[in-house]
Amino acid sequence: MYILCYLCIQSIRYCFLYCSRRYINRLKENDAACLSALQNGHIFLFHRLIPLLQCSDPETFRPIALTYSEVQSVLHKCGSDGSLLKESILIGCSEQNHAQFCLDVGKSMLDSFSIAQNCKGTFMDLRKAFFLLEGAEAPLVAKAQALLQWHQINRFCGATGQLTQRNQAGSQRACSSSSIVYYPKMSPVVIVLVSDGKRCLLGRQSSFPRGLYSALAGFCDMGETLEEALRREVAEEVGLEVQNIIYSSSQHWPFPHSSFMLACHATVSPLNVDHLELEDARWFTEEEITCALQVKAPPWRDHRPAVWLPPKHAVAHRLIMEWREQQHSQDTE
Ligand SMILES: NC(=O)C1=CN([C@@H]2O[C@H](COP(=O)(O)OP(=O)(O)OC[C@H]3O[C@@H](n4cnc5c(N)ncnc54)[C@H](OP(=O)(O)O)[C@@H]3O)[C@@H](O)[C@H]2O)C=CC1
Ligand SMILES: [Mg+2]
Repeated sequence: MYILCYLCIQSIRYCFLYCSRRYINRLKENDAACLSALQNGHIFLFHRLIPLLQCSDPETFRPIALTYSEVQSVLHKCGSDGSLLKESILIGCSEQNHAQFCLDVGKSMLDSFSIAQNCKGTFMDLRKAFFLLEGAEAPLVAKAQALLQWHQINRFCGATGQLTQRNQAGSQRACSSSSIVYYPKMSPVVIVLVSDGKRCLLGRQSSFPRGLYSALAGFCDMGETLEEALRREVAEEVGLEVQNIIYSSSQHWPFPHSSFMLACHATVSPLNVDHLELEDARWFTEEEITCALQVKAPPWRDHRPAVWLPPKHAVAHRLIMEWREQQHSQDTE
């Protein structure tokens, strides 16, 4: 009975995902369908790339999903004619089958305070918000911000210098003179949690908030494979040669520009930290990791603990959790 229910739920989920992906694809290809979906969809507002959020309790924030007419009314109240709404960008589809869009109202010189007040929300920097957003909402807000940023910095064709035109969904920009079509880009980054069997290796850059340690990461060079980039980055940053590379998962990471994080585990031999690349890198025991994971420490608080780790939405966090589980299963074998 339990298995039957589970299979039923899984097939409904699959059906939903399949339909929503097809729907999104259709909206990307059909400007008129996308415009009509916008009028019936949900819109998330940003002001100069800062998302509008609502506080549900002191520790949790959620993005505010507004309808087309709600945004129109807010824009009118703040002195705009609402034509800006057409600049909304498609970001996804909700479980209720509403198309989801994002819109940056910063361009219109509208006052962010009065918009936030009218929407009963607050504009909060994504680096702070990332720690406070729940579940699937963090990646959605990150994707929205990344797409808005991509449009802002890709207004001109690299070949002709002319203005590029976006499609209604905002999934591409094209130059009418050169016929070049530009698509949103992510830079591939390899991120690895290195282990010596008993301890895992975490490092910090001097630009990190005090006490934050994370898995080693680096941009892939042109022509490199994932494995080559991983071996090079670890050798450059801590002077180690890695073996047993095991792929874990991937994620889109919006900071500072869009990266495509490819996360792996690997094992090694002795450390030799390059202090130009990293401020520090050290081995952490399972007990130290367990202790650091208990710290609920957003980086803007004054009394920061000695060591804390990336938030649960970061793939580095996932690598650390996987490593800890692996240690547990080795201990119980
Ligand atoms: N999601 C997660 O869990 C984590 C994500 N990250 C992310 O991983 C990314 C890479 O980590 P980081 O250690 O900084 O990388 P690197 O170790 O590669 O160092 C960054 C330097 O690489 C050079 N570089 C080469 N290619 C690029 C490119 N396409 N874009 C920008 N810089 C490039 C730049 O140097 P120069 O300016 O000298 O050319 C830059 O200063 C960062 O965006 C970081 O936010 C990091 C840790 C955890
Ligand atoms: Mg690095």
